[in-house]
Amino acid sequence: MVRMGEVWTNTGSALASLVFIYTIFERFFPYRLREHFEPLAQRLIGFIYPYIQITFHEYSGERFTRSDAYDAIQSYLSKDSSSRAKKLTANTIKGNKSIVLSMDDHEEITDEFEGVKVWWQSKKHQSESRAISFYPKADDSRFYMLKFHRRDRKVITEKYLDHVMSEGKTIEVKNRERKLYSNNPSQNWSGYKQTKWSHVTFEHPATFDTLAMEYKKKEEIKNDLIKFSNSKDYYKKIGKAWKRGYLLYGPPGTGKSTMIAAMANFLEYDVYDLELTTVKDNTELRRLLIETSGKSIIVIEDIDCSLDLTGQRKQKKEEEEDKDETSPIEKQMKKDQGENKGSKVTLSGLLNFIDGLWSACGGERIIVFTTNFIDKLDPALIRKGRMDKHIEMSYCGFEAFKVLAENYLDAKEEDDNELFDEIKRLLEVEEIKMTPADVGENLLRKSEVETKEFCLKRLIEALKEEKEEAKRRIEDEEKKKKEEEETKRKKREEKKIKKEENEENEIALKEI
Ligand SMILES: Nc1ncnc2c1ncn2[C@@H]1O[C@H](COP(=O)(O)OP(=O)(O)OP(=O)(O)O)[C@@H](O)[C@H]1O
Ligand SMILES: [Mg+2]
Repeated sequence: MVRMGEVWTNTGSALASLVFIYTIFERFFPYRLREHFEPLAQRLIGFIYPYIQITFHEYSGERFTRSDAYDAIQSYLSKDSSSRAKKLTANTIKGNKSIVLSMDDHEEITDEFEGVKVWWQSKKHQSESRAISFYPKADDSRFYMLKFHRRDRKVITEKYLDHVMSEGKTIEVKNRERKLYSNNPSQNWSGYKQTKWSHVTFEHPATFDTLAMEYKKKEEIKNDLIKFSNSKDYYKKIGKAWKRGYLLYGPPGTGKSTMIAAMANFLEYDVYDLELTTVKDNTELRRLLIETSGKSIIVIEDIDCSLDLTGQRKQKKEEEEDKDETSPIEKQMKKDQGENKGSKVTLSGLLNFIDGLWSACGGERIIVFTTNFIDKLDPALIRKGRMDKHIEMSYCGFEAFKVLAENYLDAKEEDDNELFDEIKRLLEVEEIKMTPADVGENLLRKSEVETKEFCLKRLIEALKEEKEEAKRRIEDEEKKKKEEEETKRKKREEKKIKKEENEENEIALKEI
């Protein structure tokens, strides 16, 4: 058995020999000769050790900015490491909804890509500095090391790294806590920590499953969304910015806002709820757009109320009126008043927002407008290409009712046949119009005593009442119409009588 003392003696003498050889080499080989020798040495090393290593540090550039690449790799490896690495660490990443499990320091896992094997290692540098640091991260710098055979260099540098980044980012997006943003009034844009958008966590529970709508229409919208979100290369190929516009229109309570929430949950996108009336002008609108991130839905609700489409024309009229005024002070006062009136966003500003050059920055986006009155909107705003898909949100049909009945009461057609038949007759034969919001309100259990049958019967009563109400409304309208016609007719007659009287008077006067 070799004794410990002998091992140390042998190692010591080997090291001494190496130092001696290196000193001889440095002294007797001139610099120029060494220059030739070094590549040779590198090749020799490469022959013995054919692997290449790349390191990805946790903090890059400035000391305390976390590297995006490190985060993406961490997310990418988390899917494999949680099942394959023996030692794991649990990290909470800011903005993530769940804990990310990644391999612990000095663990190694392998990965395969297009038949190429790579090794990933998580490592840690421990700083030798003994100085007390306020920053816990300052002393330990972590990094990932990627090792691969040099023959695979091309695949790794040209394809694999891109694959890791994009997969990692997709996982990051999936894990992140989604946000609902709303724009701040511009007077709050400056100052400490003030931003253009404020946010809260987006937690709307609506999904396409809970949305009351015909199955076919729902599937069509879902397919459209999937196709859009997977079409990065296609949009690039056809030279179009990667965005899609939806116009949701229909009466109040038909589910326009609910549909937006369902879309956001389906695609796992953030939502930017843009309140146009607080945006001062077109420049501000553009600045808000630049601050939105990719994978988001930008929503402008009630577009017909948000924007005065005749604004530009009004402005011109005001300018013409200004010409007559003599005092420049008065002019300035009027101008100032005009500026404080509210939003000066114009139609062209909004069109620029939707498909100007700026709209292409920052990844995929969906823009959704909602309105109760589609006819009020300028055709330029809603033409195809700007608003690619127009979706009508309508009164509750039988199919939509079935979705609500199942969601609210667990009621199915086969179980409650008679009540369902009656509701079908009322909705389809009698064509009673009720919004899904009102149908839902009737189906909602307000106490324990309200059974399924009770709620369905309440809906039937409400539908019948709605029919009577609609009848009354029509009768009232007809009555009003008739009254208006009657007053018009009376006015015409009075005019005629007056005219005849005048003519008679004129004749009488002439005769005198
Ligand atoms: N199609 C629907 N499916 C499921 N629930 C719906 C539907 N439509 C309306 N609701 C219910 O009615 C409520 C109001 O709906 P929502 O706010 O989406 O209507 P809206 O069309 O946006 O109305 P408005 O034009 O007034 O903004 C929602 O909370 C939702 O529960
Ligand atoms: Mg709404």
